[in-house]
Amino acid sequence: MAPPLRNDGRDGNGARTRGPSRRALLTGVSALGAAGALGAAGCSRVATAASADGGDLLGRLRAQGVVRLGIAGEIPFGYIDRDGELTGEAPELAKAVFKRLGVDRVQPVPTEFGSLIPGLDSQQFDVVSAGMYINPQRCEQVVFSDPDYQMLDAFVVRKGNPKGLHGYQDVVAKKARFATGTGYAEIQYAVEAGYKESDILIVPDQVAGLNAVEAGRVDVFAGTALTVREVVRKSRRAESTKPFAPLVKGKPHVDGGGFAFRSAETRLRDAFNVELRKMKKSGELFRILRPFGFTAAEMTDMTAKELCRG
Ligand SMILES: CC1=N[C@H](C(=O)O)[C@@H](O)CN1
Repeated sequence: MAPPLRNDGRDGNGARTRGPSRRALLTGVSALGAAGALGAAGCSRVATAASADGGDLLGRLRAQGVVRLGIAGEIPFGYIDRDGELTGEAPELAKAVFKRLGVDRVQPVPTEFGSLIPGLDSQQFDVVSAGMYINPQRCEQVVFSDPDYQMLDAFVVRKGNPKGLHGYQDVVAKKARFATGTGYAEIQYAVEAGYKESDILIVPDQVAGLNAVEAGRVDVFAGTALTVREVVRKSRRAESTKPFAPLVKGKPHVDGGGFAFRSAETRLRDAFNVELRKMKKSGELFRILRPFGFTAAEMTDMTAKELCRG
């Protein structure tokens, strides 16, 4: 099993862990292959302790000196780069927040996006650190930090956007073949626009989505605007549409993404929020997110409470 990562930008063997390496941002390695190795055997020891902490997860994490982060191999949100380093906007922010909370090391647990909440529930990791959008359905299952960013959606389409797809309504009107990722909020946006859920091609991640578009198996793959921009970067056959706001209850909706904790862990979530707010105010949060492609316009004052209401 890989050594736990430290907060000082080095892993247990001293390899660099901080910040996106340029190579990682350009290439991006799907972390899914590592899921079994990191998710099962090595983590069960920690998971056993989880049931015996008397509700003081932060105390246990401080004593252990390590927090396990669920990630979904999605650039720029949370991923393992080509050098085997954990990075992404959410893990880098989590490293900084947990350091302030007295937990010095983070350990990645890669899985598919659709397995993040089940993995959190079943103690595979302590926090979902994958830039997950905060919405009413998810708020019934987990508790969220306040969002650290806001975001629009975009589509991966073939070069030249031959079907003229600029939003979910176009996908329905033009009878386009639609794909998105497992567990993605974009499934609901397509369904709300009138797309039949059973007709959606669900793929493991954005790289599989790009492949499906390039191979002509679908006309469009939907994801966050930043995910789409990153994944098409090196493609000669596909491009990103302009970012757009999906319609929720008939109105343009801006998403906010944050960190998810098990429902009982409100104390940890609250402590996390206190540090997050200080970092927003000081500008440190934006300094951490900017290298991953986030702009000042994507910083947000929205709260999890508002987003959970829908
Ligand atoms: C960062 C991210 N957010 C969306 C979601 O939360 O469903 C999906 O697009 C998957 N990736």
